[in-house]
Amino acid sequence: MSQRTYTWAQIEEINKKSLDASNKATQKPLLMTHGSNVIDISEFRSVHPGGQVIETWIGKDIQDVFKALHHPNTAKMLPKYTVGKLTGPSVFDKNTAGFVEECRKLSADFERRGLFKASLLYYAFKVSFNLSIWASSMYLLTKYPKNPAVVFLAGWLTAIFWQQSGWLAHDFLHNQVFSNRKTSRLFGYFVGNVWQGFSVAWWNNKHLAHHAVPNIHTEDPDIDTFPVLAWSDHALSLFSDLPDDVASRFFIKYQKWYFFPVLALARISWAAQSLFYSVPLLNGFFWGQTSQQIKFNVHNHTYETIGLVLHYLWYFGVMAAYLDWTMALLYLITSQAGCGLLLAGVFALNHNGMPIYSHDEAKEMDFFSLQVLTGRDVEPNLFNNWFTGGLNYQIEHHMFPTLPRHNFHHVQPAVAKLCKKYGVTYHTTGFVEGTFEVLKRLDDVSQAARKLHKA
Ligand code: HEM
Repeated sequence: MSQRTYTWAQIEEINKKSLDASNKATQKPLLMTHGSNVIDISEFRSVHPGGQVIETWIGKDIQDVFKALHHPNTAKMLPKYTVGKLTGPSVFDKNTAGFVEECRKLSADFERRGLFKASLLYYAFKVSFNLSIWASSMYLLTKYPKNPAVVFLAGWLTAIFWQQSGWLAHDFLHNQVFSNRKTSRLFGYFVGNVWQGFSVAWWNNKHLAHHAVPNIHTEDPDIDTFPVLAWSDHALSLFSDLPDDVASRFFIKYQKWYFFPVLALARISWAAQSLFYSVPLLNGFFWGQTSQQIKFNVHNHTYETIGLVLHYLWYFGVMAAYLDWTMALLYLITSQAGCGLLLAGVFALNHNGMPIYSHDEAKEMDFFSLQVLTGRDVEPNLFNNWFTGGLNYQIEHHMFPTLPRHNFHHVQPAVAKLCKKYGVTYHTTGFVEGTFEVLKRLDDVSQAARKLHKA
């Protein structure tokens, strides 16, 4: 049977008509392309295992985002949703076809060289080293429970342990270590839920959506921090919608001054969000998802719940058994605030202060250009690589999310060279300079908000 053919202009027109329908059930068809195949996701989007993020790529070519975020076998499902063939150029051809083609060749070359294969020895060392940080913290706490300086130090060691657990869970859940998804998740539950106290389901849904649409206003959950922090002029459109909101006016004007105190609260906020998201009773109450949605979004309630219970048992158990309430408070504040600063300080460096695009601005951007333009690399050295869990190679990580962190330094020169060849801005900076760039962006947005307020 011959398939229907579509030009890019037809795809855009069809999608526009469908999306104009107010009722979601009647928004049909919703088209995207995978190379020359045209795919309709209108039936599939509500049961997509990766969630609603699939909708952010309607009207785009999904070849590269699909490869980055799925198991290779998932491609076998695509024919089921294919409704026709694309004739003529795709939206990207006129802009960055050469760059995209060479990025794909690079990926194939890395694969041939075995760079996507993790060294289990490296990860065994990382896990053991991290465990030794936790053991040191627990030893100090239980041996000198009345000494405030030692309890303070133990709090910081716990903060470092949590930060490093965050990087490890990140690698497992990006399937960098094991290609088997079940094994990756199991390690994710252990390191993420039990050690770190974060929910795998909450983190996965948020983080992978960020990977699909980094720094895209209203789509990337990581920059959805308004009114506490506003990252771009786009966010000011939300600000001007709230002309009489005294609190958001105050927040936005002084944001560079309270940036670090906010980071110190980040871990508490993430731990609370994890609980609200993964524990069905709390989710229904605080997050407002229906039991059907919870069932769908939280992959394994039993593992999530057991993991979090074990986490709080060890954390509060050691405080209850060894510390009086003043020392317990000191340990609690140091570990929570310390970890917030250590984790969020690195997150901010990864993308904050880099360009932010609206959905329309990003419409014609290919996957690779979007990842490069919105990411910031931080100069590699022994400390930066360890402290950031390899995320200082943010651009390379976003282009190839399943690449194990110990191989980033092998691929970085080729990526930088390719970006230079095609004039795609590739930004690398030092740790301190990067932090100042973040603060400068906060200040720029504050200044713009002040002008808007006066106008
Ligand atoms: C017709 C197109 C698509 C199909 C058939 C499809 C199918 C699937 C399937 C079967 C899974 C679970 C197995 C796996 O992880 O590979 C999945 C997960 C996922 N998908 Fe898709 N998908 C499609 C398009 C997309 C698009 C366009 C995006 C991004 C914009 C996306 C983002 C995700 C994410 C983030 C996950 C979660 C992966 C994880 O937990 O490791 N998918 N998808």
